[in-house]
Amino acid sequence: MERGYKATKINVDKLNLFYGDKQALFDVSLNIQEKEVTALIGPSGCGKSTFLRTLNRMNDLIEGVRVSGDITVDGENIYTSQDVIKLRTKVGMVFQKPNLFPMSIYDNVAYGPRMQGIKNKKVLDALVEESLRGAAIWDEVKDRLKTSALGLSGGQQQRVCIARAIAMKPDVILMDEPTSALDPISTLKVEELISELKKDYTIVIVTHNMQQAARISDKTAFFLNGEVIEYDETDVIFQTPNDSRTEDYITGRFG
Ligand SMILES: Nc1ncnc2c1ncn2[C@@H]1O[C@H](COP(=O)(O)OP(=O)(O)OP(=O)(O)O)[C@@H](O)[C@H]1O
Repeated sequence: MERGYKATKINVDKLNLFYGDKQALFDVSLNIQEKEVTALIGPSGCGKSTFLRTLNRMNDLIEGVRVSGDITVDGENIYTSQDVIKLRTKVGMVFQKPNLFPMSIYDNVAYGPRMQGIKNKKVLDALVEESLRGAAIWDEVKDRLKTSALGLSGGQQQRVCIARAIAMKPDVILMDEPTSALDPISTLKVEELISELKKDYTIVIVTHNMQQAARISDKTAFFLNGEVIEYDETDVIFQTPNDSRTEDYITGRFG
């Protein structure tokens, strides 16, 4: 794997997060490099999704959530800046289950750009095509763009979700177990797509699948009970981890 110099895209410094009285993240500090895939692994309930959601302030939508510490994206503190809409445009998200709207494939992908005020049909057509191509699904759907997106297979729907995220022209794409609801062939397609997307985007992915983390990520962070135990090059985490708890987890001794 290439080891060239990459700039920091997201810097997380001593992040703590509380759901009411319950602390879910403890002093998490991570430096996420641009145009890399960073995988978040760890047993159920260790805070991976919570951490992922702090990166575009999705936890703000949950009542009683309190955050301390700093997160910067491109050097800008995302919790002191007021513009959450702009943040969520820059830092897009793909969820565990495909969550397309009950409308056509075209309208799903055009939805965000239309909300941003883009009305010109030619511009939208081009953006929809470019986004679907970027998500490696264009050839499969180009003749049925006006049919319901919900008629697609789960794997196809997930790639349309990725196209919908790309259409907003984000810099960062957060993915929360994007293949856990997919069959092995669709999973492979999405994995290939992620490897392709990192040429243009910074990707942070939560996965329960160790092989997947090892296959597609450059860096891996191992979470346990809300703390980052170890964060390093993926090869190091999987081949020569420094902490015995990381080793126990990746060799399947718990979790
Ligand atoms: N909305 C919420 N309100 C209260 N507690 C929550 C909420 N969401 C998550 N938690 C708690 O925070 C902790 C971390 O949960 P989180 O979902 O981030 O873990 P995870 O590592 O992503 O788990 P999984 O792999 O099962 O998805 C857990 O103890 C969970 O119960």
